[in-house]
Amino acid sequence: MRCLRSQGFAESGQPYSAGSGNAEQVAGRAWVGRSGASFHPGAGTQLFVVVVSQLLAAEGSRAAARSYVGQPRPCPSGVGASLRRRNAPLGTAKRPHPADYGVFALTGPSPQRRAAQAVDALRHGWPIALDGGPVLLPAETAIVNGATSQLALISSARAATLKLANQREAAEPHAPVLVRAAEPFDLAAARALADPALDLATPLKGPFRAENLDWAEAAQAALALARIAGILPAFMVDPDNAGEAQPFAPGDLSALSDPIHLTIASRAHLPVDASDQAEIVAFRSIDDTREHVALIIGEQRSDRAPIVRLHSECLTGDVLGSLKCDCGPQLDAALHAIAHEAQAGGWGVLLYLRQEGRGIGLVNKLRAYRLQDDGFDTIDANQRLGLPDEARDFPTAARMLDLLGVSEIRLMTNNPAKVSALEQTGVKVIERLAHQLPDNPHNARYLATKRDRAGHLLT
Ligand SMILES: Nc1nc2c(ncn2[C@@H]2O[C@H](COP(=O)(O)OP(=O)(O)OP(=O)(O)O)[C@@H](O)[C@H]2O)c(=O)[nH]1
Ligand SMILES: [Zn+2]
Repeated sequence: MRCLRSQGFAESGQPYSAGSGNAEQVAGRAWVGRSGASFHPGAGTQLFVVVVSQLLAAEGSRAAARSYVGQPRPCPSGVGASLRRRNAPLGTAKRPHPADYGVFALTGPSPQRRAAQAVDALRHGWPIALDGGPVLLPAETAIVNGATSQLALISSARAATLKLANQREAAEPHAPVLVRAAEPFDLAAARALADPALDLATPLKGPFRAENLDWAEAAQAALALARIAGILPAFMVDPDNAGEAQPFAPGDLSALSDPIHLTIASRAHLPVDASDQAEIVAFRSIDDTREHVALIIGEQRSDRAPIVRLHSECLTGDVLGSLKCDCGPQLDAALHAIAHEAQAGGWGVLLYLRQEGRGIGLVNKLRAYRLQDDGFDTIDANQRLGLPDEARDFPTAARMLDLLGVSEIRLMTNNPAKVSALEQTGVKVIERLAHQLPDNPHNARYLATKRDRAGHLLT
């Protein structure tokens, strides 16, 4: 006779916590379940206990929300006879089951949830199922073996590189393009199509044909979702053997860009090199894993507008001292300028926004750097990847200022687009303060491109 503790007889308390009467999440001779009565299937029967993740989450379980598999253990003789009568035999267990086997949502997921799960799916290499469109498998991250598809979805800019743009009328640089190849795409072919870094290694692609796309809005949303996930914007379309797809509707995207759920999560005194009178404030949103911070220097007062600097994350410049951009010196100079203002009786705020690479993410920024090594400028490199050259969301910055009680600012920037983006969200920019620093041989072209092609006010 074998026995298992039954999930069905769960009582109150933390599932999977240590201690007698609670379950163990181990293989071997372990048993699985929570404190409660036992039941007794037939001798030698293997049982697999599936835990409903949502139930665990709702109960605040400390365990990871996933399925657990139970192994039988010897049962003391004589116990469980009455329970045996109450419990039908569970039969022979089958495996493997997917991690979410046995989990059923009682109501449909919210747009926020679908959007977050879709981003997560793309990062994991899982497909998404577009509402009003096909299943899309992300070319960069997919891990399934043997997926093939007749069609691939790429950006218009990437299509232009592949000499496909003249086959379609739309000149919109970020409009998606549906591509058919002579042979079906496998993953390697889809990746070669997606990644400009592979253009030299696999120069002979195609022949391809651009096809009519009658689910353009959904396709556009999928490319934007890939950008948010920080992966290459390219998909295999309706592939065979793609695996279980995550539902996603184009309208869910707005849930990712609306900063309404951003709140102040924590604040503390943080002496920094520029000033020992600084306070750091951390912001977090349930809709987004990125945690932004503000550094307030000086005494906040309502009769004097603060100097504000919006600094977008640049790991290479801020942390490693990269000479390719002006971010590191700008960050340092902004903190010192705000500290100087505080010494003169004013105050200021530096917003550190986790929007690396102007919103395309670190890996895609480094892909752009690689293209810059080949001679492309900062704007063309982004576009060649099929990504916008500006993808930051300034409403997040406006919401941070609002949460700090700041409505009028003196903004340190050379970028007029930052001024207008903030003003569109209701922040009054009463003054723009130039924030230009000396160039160096490595960033001179970058700064000239910002001036000549992006309209930055640089001399
Ligand atoms: N995609 C991409 N991002 C870059 C490149 N160089 C720097 N960045 C990113 O650009 C952002 C820096 O922008 P900021 O200095 O905050 O703003 P700005 O638009 O240049 O305007 P200013 O306020 O005048 O400095 C950071 O997120 C960097 O990671 C590049 O070549 N490609
Ligand atoms: Zn930088």
